Amino acid sequence: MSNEYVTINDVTLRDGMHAIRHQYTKEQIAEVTRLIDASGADIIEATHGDGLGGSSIQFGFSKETEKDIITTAVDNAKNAKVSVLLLPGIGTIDHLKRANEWGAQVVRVATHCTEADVSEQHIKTANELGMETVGFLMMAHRTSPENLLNEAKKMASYGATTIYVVDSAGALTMDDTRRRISLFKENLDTEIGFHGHNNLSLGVANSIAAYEEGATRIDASLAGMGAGAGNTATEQLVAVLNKLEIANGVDLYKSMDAAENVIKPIMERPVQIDSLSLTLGYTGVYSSFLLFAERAGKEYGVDPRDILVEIANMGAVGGQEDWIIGVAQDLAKKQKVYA
Ligand SMILES: C[C@H](O)CC(=O)C(=O)O
Ligand SMILES: [Mn+2]
Repeated sequence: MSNEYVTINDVTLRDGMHAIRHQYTKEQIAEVTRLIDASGADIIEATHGDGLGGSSIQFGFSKETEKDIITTAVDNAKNAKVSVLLLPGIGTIDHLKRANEWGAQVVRVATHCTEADVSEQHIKTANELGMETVGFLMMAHRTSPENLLNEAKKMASYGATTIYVVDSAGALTMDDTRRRISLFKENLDTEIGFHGHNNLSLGVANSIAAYEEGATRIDASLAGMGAGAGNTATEQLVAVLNKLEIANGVDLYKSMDAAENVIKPIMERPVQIDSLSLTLGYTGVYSSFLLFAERAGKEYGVDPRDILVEIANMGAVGGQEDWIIGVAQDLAKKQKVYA
């Protein structure tokens, strides 16, 4: 195994938004940015959980404005670059231009794993703006490694300089991860990244497997603060990287302290593997559906795991959060009929 430096892209302030219904305050964003920056992470992502333009009735309104979220992160990051997430269709070129004006240096253009075509305009514009441009192929378990590579090649041809395998549902096994990353490594000239969710308890293991196959950018968040059972926890990842003597810039104690003393107290619902988040990974459902399914289960008196199973059968992808209520209503009706 080579000992290439691994770039840590911290997503506490973006994926972590899902875990608290996008309610970070400006003060929290400032403090968390300072802590992540001081711990040595290379890139700090800050936006609504669903990226630029995500604050809406469909995904939930964020507490702070997009401008405040981004500028607060930019103002408090002394060393790290600030990245934003953009899902074409939710975020627009105008959102991207504004984020750039507010100081974001990196954009991660995210599409469903079979929909890279929709990223062309956004990736090209980001490059014209002089931003570092990353392609982010979500729900990577939902297509074959070969198809995923074809989609990655499209993003590379548009100008993305890093392409991510994104395990949005925390559903990839280590072999699944290895097959996807190794194909990328053999066939792409770009840098390769991996974004994991811990629903099957494989966040760190998959991240290390990804590194071993050639990924040099890994996403992580303090205390795993993120959708579902959370992301790969920074402090856990760094402990393993250090034991494996893999070069990285993050201070272990600083990340541990920030996770314990600052992030865990912010959590409304513990970010952990429980029956519901485990079901996400087991059935392959988008991690950010967790709170929606939990709420709908309570409201309609049905088991939220049954909602997720049905959502998985229907093949829902990110952006189809509104299906959850319909599924809960149907399950509730069936329960009455058969009672
Ligand atoms: C919009 C999603 O939360 C992006 C992401 O982090 C994922 O797919 O995972
Ligand atoms: Mn995620």
